[in-house]
Amino acid sequence: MIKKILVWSHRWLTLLLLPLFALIIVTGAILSFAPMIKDASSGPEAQEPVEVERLLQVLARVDPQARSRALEFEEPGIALVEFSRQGQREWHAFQMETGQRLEERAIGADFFHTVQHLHKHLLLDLDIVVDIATYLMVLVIIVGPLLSWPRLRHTLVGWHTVLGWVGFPLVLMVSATGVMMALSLGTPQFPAVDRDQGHMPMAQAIERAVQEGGLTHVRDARRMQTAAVAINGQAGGEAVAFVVTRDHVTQVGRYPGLVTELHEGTWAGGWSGALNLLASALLMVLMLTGLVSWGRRGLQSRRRTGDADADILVAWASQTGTAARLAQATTEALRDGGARVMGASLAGLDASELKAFRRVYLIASTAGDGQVPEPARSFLKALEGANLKGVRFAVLALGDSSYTHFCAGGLTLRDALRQAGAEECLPLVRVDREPAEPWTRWLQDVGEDVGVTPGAVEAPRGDQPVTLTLKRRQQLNDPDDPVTHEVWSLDWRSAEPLTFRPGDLLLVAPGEGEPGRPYSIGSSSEVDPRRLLLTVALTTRQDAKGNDCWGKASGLLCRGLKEGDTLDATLRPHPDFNPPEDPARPMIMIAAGCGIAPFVGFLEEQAQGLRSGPAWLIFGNRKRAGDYFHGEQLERWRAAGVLTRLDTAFSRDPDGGGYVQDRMRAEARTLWEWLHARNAVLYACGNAKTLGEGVRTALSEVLMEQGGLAPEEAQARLRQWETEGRLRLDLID
Ligand SMILES: Cc1cc2nc3c(=O)[nH]c(=O)nc-3n(C[C@H](O)[C@H](O)[C@H](O)COP(=O)(O)O)c2cc1C
Repeated sequence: MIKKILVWSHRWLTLLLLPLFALIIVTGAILSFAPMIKDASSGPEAQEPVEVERLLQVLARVDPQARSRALEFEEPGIALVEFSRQGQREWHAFQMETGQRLEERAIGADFFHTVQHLHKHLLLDLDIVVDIATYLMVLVIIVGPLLSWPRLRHTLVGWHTVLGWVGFPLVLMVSATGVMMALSLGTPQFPAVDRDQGHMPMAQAIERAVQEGGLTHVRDARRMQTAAVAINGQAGGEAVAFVVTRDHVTQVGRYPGLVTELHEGTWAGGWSGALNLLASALLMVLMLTGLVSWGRRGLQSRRRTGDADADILVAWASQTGTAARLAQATTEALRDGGARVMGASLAGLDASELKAFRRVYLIASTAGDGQVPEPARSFLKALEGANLKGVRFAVLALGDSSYTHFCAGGLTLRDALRQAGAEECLPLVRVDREPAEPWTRWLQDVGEDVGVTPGAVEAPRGDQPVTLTLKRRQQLNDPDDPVTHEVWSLDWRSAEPLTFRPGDLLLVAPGEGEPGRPYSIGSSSEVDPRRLLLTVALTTRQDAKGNDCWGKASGLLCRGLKEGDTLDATLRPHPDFNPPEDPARPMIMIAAGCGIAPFVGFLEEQAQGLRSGPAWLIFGNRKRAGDYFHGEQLERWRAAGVLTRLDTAFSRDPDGGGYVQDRMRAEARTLWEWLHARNAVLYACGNAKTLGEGVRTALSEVLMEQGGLAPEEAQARLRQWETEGRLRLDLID
């Protein structure tokens, strides 16, 4: 809670006061040049203060009209006097002995005077505004280091944090001294100056300090607020400072005092000015890096595919990508027709977001045994307490009538939306297997409902029938170890060249008219268009009599077929689970057990040089000796550098190191760096309940620990990453 308030104040105060902060910082930066220029253009400062008598003679000679505003001394015997002439200010240098003016030494001060006026009063006597802005700036600066530890990361936020920490003393010094000046803390105290008393001549002020304060020598003097003069000098051999008005001669500690000198960068001449310039530059960089990274994050969290001002939402709930592709095609077609459309997976949507749209069109498939696809399950849960009154929606439900619960996923979502108060604007359409035709008809109805004619967009590339011959089948687990699950590697050949990527699916129907079960493909047609590799676990269940029997499809693949047999199956693209589109983008693969299936193909592409980005695999199973699937190959790839990193966890080994999620926690820092700073894509493949939940929990812990996010922020970030495709989960029940 406290952290939230701190973060809030750090960001919002900066944003609200951005113009003021920028003005104060930029003018401050300009002003810090004044001591540097003066230092560069003047000679060495006089070591000894000048005797009063001598000074008064000089003043009588060079300033007969008593217009000087300030004076200082330089070696050898040079007096610098600031004059105000017709509103213009400038410094002149005089030879003290002769009173002769050194023409070449004039330094304009007027520009700095105007900038100072802007810095202190905004040119309008708005001192109070500047004062408040300065207090708040100090608050923002102090809060900064409380928000996160400095860690070297090559990101905008990383630099912001490190610079904030390193530069903290410096930026705090310039801003806190500004506050102290505004509050008159640590600055010389003297009676209020009556401005109406008019101009106080410099010579007269010095004479009064001589009479009433015993002033004998002067180091420098300057007019302040017209009616007063501040003098630094000596009395009775001691350093003294006086503020002189017509009524009072007040002795003060030192003028203008360390606080002001620190703020103005004059305590050590040009060097201190340079230090202040550095402080201003740091403040500016901190403000910019903070705002840009914040703005970027804000944009990303809203990013979906689509128009910024969309009033139509096309959402999808997809297990193997068909619904997602159809939804994208729908988005495109409606946009071609002139509608403003956003496309988004239910995985990345908050239920309440639906209210922002005039219409919501949902394409939903069915997974498992009549379930809603895994990525849409948290959305379905969130619908329970939601109030979606006023939302108008329609559903296209994908399914396969050979399953018991035909189109149950779409129906469940439809019912939950209605339950939450949303209203159906078109009747639900059920699709039995091949969706191209029913989708095209549905799209026309949707167009009519929206009031546009959809563009001619082709139905996305769909399933493709293939005939494969089993070339080789090899058991991957140790058959003598009952703790391990029976898993086989199946190496197929196709007579025809095929087009597919690793992560695409092969749907295998165990019998005539039976629905196909999806298996992840672990090879790439870009490496060999005729070879297809599967990693298949034999599933077992109990029949009505309580006897163990094999799953139909896996039984056929692992036991039924013999090498040399052929199989008719269906190839289904699954682009959400293909290797990153950008071959240089780093990828992290997390696999439990049979979940290694697609990644063998990812790494095959990597080994062939089709990818250049780093690759990191975290593999978990029960026993290294019994079920390290493709272990030898993986170790070879690691040795050859195909795998940048390989981490394993074997839960039943005495020193196995638990589960993949434990490896993720142990490597939290590296994971965060890959994901956050290096923009890696994280793929996880395995069982929805065990691996899915474990990976999500571990990732949100990494985000909280390494990214400093609150629990709900971490959840939101994971959803955002799923939407962006930075986090891709292929989970099966
Ligand atoms: C493992 C699996 C289970 C399925 N279960 C059902 C089901 O219970 N009822 C149904 O109507 N369709 C079922 N289907 C069919 C899918 O809903 C259908 O193939 C859909 O087009 C897939 O869309 P998606 O790729 O967007 O997930 C199942 C498909 C698979 C691969």
